[in-house]
Amino acid sequence: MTTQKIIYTEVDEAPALATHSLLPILQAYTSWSGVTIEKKDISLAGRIIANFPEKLNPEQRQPDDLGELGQLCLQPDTNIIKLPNISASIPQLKGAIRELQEQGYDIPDYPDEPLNDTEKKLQERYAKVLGSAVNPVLREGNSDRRAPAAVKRFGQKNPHRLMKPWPQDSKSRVAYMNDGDFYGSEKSMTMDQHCRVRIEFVGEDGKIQILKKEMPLLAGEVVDTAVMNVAKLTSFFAAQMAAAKKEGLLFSLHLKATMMKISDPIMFGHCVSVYYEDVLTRHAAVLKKLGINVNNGFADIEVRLEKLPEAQKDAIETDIKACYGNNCRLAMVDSRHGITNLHVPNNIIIDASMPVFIRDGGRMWGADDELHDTIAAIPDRSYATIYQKVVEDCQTNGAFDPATMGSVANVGLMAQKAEEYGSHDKTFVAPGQGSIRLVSEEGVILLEQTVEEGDIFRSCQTKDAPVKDWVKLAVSRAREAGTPAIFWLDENRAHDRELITKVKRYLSDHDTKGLDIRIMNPVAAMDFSLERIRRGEDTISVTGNVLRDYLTDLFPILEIGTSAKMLSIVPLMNGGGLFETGAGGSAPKHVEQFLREGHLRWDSLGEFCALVPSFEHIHKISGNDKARLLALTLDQAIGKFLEKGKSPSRKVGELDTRGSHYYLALYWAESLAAQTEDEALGKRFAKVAKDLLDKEETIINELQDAQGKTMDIGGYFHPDKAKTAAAMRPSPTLNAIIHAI
Ligand SMILES: NC(=O)C1=CN([C@@H]2O[C@H](COP(=O)(O)OP(=O)(O)OC[C@H]3O[C@@H](n4cnc5c(N)ncnc54)[C@H](OP(=O)(O)O)[C@@H]3O)[C@@H](O)[C@H]2O)C=CC1
Ligand SMILES: O=C(O)CCC(=O)C(=O)O
Ligand SMILES: [Mg+2]
Repeated sequence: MTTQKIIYTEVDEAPALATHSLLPILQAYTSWSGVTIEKKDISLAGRIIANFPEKLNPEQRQPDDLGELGQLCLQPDTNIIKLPNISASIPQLKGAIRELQEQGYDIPDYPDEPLNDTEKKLQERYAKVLGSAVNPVLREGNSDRRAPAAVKRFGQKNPHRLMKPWPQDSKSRVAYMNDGDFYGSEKSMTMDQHCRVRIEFVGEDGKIQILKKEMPLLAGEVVDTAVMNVAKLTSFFAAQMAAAKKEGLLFSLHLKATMMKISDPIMFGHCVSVYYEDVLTRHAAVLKKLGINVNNGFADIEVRLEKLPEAQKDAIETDIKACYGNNCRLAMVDSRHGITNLHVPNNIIIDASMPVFIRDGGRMWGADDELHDTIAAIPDRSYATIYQKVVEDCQTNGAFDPATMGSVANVGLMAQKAEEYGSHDKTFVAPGQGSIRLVSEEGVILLEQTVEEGDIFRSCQTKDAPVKDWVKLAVSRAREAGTPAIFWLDENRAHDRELITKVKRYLSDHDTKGLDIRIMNPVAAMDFSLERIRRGEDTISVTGNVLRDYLTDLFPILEIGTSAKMLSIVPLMNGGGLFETGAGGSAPKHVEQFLREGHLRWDSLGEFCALVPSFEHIHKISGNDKARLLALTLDQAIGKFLEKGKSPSRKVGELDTRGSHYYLALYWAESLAAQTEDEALGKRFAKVAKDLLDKEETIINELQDAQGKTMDIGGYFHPDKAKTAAAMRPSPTLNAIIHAI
């Protein structure tokens, strides 16, 4: 029998823990089918180890699985189940390095401010694992994200209870800049032929500094430049903090420091500098000596203060306290531990944080552990305005009702590092006053931006083939779903104007008869979608890469309480399939709870749902009928799983991730037993189903007994495999049944 391979990614935090329990079940259940499931390590720790082998013992080394997967994504028969992984901020990266060093891995320290060429090289090598370094490599296709029909039906029948009412007199709002932002400065053009350009800075003295030597552009490619004016950015922060103080609102900041790993930590740092300005100026000399980097958040200041003599530290801490007294109140990420919104850049990831702000009635947590109205600052207007539209809608019409609200699915332009999310290697801080420009090999200036020292310049690329594919995907989704599909494109944005031209052209290549496909600016598109949502109607949003990210957390979190249950398919442009699990992240809070009390609340529904199209894809490519049977029976099992309410609970002592995997195994075995296409298989799984059902009480008791105590898995970023496996598979009875398959 020829076999087909599914690659299952080994990741970090909660989904990595869940994998220890789920994967053995998956491997056992597919063992008869010719489908093999193989692990590849794309965890943060794994990527660090793979990239710094030189001083490691041979047994510590590991291959560059991510590099291999990047190549595989270009092959037609590739099939990957991609779980969410850490996109590391610098504090997370340093945490992982420290942990590996403590475990005896000779890995170099991350050089904060490289002092020589060797350190510069090191920083460049670490850039490969910093921020969103996995997804852009694998995403060789556009994205199709939606709530599976069964999940949405279940969500309406059993509405989540996380939605909170909006106060009558809600004063919350989204604040954004009126000028000087990326939106205001954007310039864009479409290349009529292939060419190579460089990015250079020209100072007022006419001196040229090359920022990027070479950037190839293809014919039909859209290229943009934009600048964030830092003086205007800091005035914006100061004005919003003053407004928050005056109106008694909390202040919060929402950025995407992971995907936008160069620009957003800098903007975050400016916000920290404005808020703590008094302390930072008064103690500038001492803090500089300590090597503080505001881009890493207030936590960096706090940790480094520990190095000071007691008296000096006390003086600074007194001034920090005064800062909190004199300034506006900050929204908290963890009020119990005094962790504010400005603590570390990875705590305020906009796609996850804004939906929760809206779900909580337009409020965030204050230091008093109560919810308060808040100014949510999202500096750049490009996408901030859509959130303000939702805020206004809720202030007028009240909170959404998950029992009746419609759904917004998404078709996202993502392939080949499209748009802002591929811009980090073309993002620069202006070295002085002057201009930054894109110049062709022939010396023609294609795009030019005026800059002041410290401004953030960025250039984005959007290739033509992905746009064509995106339009095609939108048309086919609109046809399958039978709902309106809206392209969210803003005629007032230079980049979007180029895309509008392309979209109109490529739409005409398709049969769109009977389809309702429109182009609207993002605010109008949001308005249109919200109106439909409130009437219980569904809409497809067809968006660029950033809105793909924002909307696929926003709507699911409002509709079903979480984005973990989303179907997230990436049809790879060369024919393979990348099946992402859910639309959210790796849930660090879940690990914290697991370590504290042995209860893991990670819901693997995203993984279950992703496996169905993954098996279908195998069937489509190879004709393996058993893969089709796996898809069919798993789909039935998921239906029953939802119906019976076997998702993990949030509370210790109740069903957790491990118990939820037991029930999936039971229902899947029942479906495999009930099918009539393959008699031998039916018999085999009838026994499995019987064993699992007969032992239900014993298994649940064994799993329950493992809860209620602290857990030691030998690490956070790089836990001990044997310890974690033991912790995640504590039922000998269940293990024996799975083992016997
Ligand atoms: N695709 C990817 O690879 C992505 C990776 N990330 C990475 O994930 C990390 C955390 O990001 P963050 O923005 O905090 O967002 P997360 O999505 O990890 O967490 C936000 C909250 O969503 C809920 N949640 C998410 N997934 C699940 C699930 N499967 N089951 C149950 N609840 C779930 C949890 O709510 P509650 O606590 O209330 O239970 C969780 O605390 C970061 O390091 C980030 O880089 C982020 C987004 C996507
Ligand atoms: O890659 C990342 O850092 C995050 C990805 C993400 O949030 C998404 O695709 O929704
Ligand atoms: Mg996201």
